[in-house]
Parts: sequence; C-alpha cells; structure tokens
Amino acid sequence: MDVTGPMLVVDALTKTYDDGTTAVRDLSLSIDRAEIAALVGPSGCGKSTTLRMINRLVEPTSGTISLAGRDVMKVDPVELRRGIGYVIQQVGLFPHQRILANVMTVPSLLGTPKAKARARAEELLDLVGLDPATYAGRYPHQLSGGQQQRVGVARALAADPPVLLMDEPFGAVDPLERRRLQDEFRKLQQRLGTTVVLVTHDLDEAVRLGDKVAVMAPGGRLAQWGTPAEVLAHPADDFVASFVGSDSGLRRLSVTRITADHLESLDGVAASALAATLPVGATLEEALALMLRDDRAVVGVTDGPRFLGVLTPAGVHAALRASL
Ligand SMILES: Nc1ncnc2c1ncn2[C@@H]1O[C@H](COP(=O)(O)OP(=O)(O)OP(=O)(O)O)[C@@H](O)[C@H]1O
Repeated sequence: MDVTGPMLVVDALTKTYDDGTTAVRDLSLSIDRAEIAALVGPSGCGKSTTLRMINRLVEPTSGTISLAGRDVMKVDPVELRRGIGYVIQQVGLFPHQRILANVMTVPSLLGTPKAKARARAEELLDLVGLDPATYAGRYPHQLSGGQQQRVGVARALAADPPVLLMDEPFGAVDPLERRRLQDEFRKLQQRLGTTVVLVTHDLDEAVRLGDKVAVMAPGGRLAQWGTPAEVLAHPADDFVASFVGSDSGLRRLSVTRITADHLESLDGVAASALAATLPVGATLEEALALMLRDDRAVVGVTDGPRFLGVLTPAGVHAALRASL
C-alpha cells in the first residue's frame, strides 16, 4: 500500500446509467489521509452514485478511482470492500442477532479476541449514545430507526477501516442528538485517522464535519471543491451561492476555530469584562455564544491547564479574515 500520497484520488469520473441518465460528470477529487470529504448537494446530483463507484457497487462509465495508490477496478471487489466501511441510511443490521453481536460482526470475523471485541463494541455503543446496559442485548426491531442508524455507525467503526464511506449516516436522528453524534464522530475519526467520504444534503453537516467540501450540482457536475471556509466565503458560481444562502456568514463562525494567533494578553482586561473560558480549537460561534450568554465582551482561552489569552470581538474578525 502506498502510504505517502493521497488516500483516494478520483479522476475524470463519469457515470451514465443504461437509461441515459448521467449521474456523475467528469468528477475529479483528491482526498488526503485522515481527511473527511463531504459531498453535498440537492437530491439527484450524483452523490450516492459517486460513493457506490468507490466501493464498486456501481461501475464507472469512464474515469479512474485509486485508493492508496491502487486502481480500484483492478482490485477484487470483495477484497476491496473489506478495507472500506460503508454506512447507509437503511443500515441492514442482522435481524436475528442482538445489537452487541451486530457491532462485533467484523472484529469477530477477523478473529479479534472476544473480550476485546466486546469491550470495544460496548465503548462504541456508548459513544453513539446507546447505553450498552440497555441496548446491547436487544434485537434490531426493538430499536427506533435513528437508534438503528447509530448502531450502523458503531458497527462500521468497530471494523476500524482505513476508509469509511457514509451515506446520510445521521439522517434519521433528531437535530440536537445529531449535533452531538457529529461531534463525537469527528473526535473518534481524528483519533483513528480514518479517511471518510460523507454524503449529505445538509450543508451544516457538510461544513461542520468536512475538512473539504464538494458541492455537487444537478447533472452530476462538481460545482466547487474547497475547505468549508472557502465554499462559504467565496462560492464558485451562482449555484453554490444560492446553495450556501445568505446566512453563510453565520456558518463561517461555526467552522472557524480559535487559534493562539488571535488572542490578546489578559493584562488590562477588567475581570468584570471576562466571560467564561473555552479551550483553544473551539469555534468562533462557541465564543460568540459565550459572550452573549454572559453579556461580556471577552472570552478566556485555555490549552489544558494553561491560560493562553483572551479573544475579543476584534480577534473574532481577525480570525474570520485569516481563515481564508
Ligand atoms: N440505477 C439507476 N438507473 C438509472 N438512473 C439512476 C440509477 N441510480 C441513480 N440514478 C439517477 O442518477 C441520478 C443521481 O442519483 P444519486 O442517487 O447518485 O443522487 P444523490 O445526489 O445521491 O441523490 P439523493 O440525495 O436523493 O440520494 C438521479 O437522477 C437518479 O435518478
């Protein structure tokens, strides 16, 4: 396996189905290791088809896909899919197996010691918000649709695949819970170094989770490929501009993280002006939320036990500008 280049390279990929529908047109993307690429766009613009070409459930009409330097068309599909996790909305849990056994499927197949596989499955269930004490022993039909989806995410992560394809994985989960799951998922993905291609029609999800965002337009055209900040601040064309909408400024706050560069020293700041503190790496949106909540103009920023400095409204502006 080539361990130096990008993890996934899609080059001039086109899919025209037998009935003449071109679902994906001349798509090129390069996705680095441990990166999340979010494919976002309205219904029918070729997002799922792209995902299904990566794991060879759909054969491309033309173009190439290489995974860790290997042309996927030259890899046996069964072997290929063993290294690629796939989470879809209709999760396809085994109906006659309990939840714990469902999550342990792949580790068990791979011969992971039972106690270890079990401990990990329980940890993952907990992580996706399903208390193992309550849910591990249930069968899939005893869970709601959203809960089943979460089991699907836990099962995919249990296999620890280098590449994970996710098609609307949090679709059936209510908005608050969805946000929490997204945050937990992001943390775990960073810890594991998994490369992820995520399909969603939800722009907020795409910019929150994606290191890079591909905005797909009708006809399977790639309208823009860039960081969330680039897509929100500099839409490539009218389609992207209308897709990101007029509230893209607020979204930029939610994707821009606080760094040490935009902090000032605490000297001269009256204690009464200081709102609560946030860890470095939190978003500008979180900082503004604290300023509003505490009715204070300045937020303290910490790095573990260390106090790094304070973020002021001017710092928020500077960080937003620097994010481009
Ligand atoms: N097997 C098929 N045969 C013919 N056309 C298909 C087939 N599968 C998908 N399509 C068409 O290809 C286009 C892209 O479909 P695809 O499912 O990739 O879009 P999508 O962006 O994932 O949409 P959604 O967000 O609704 O899931 C659509 O016009 C769809 O009708």
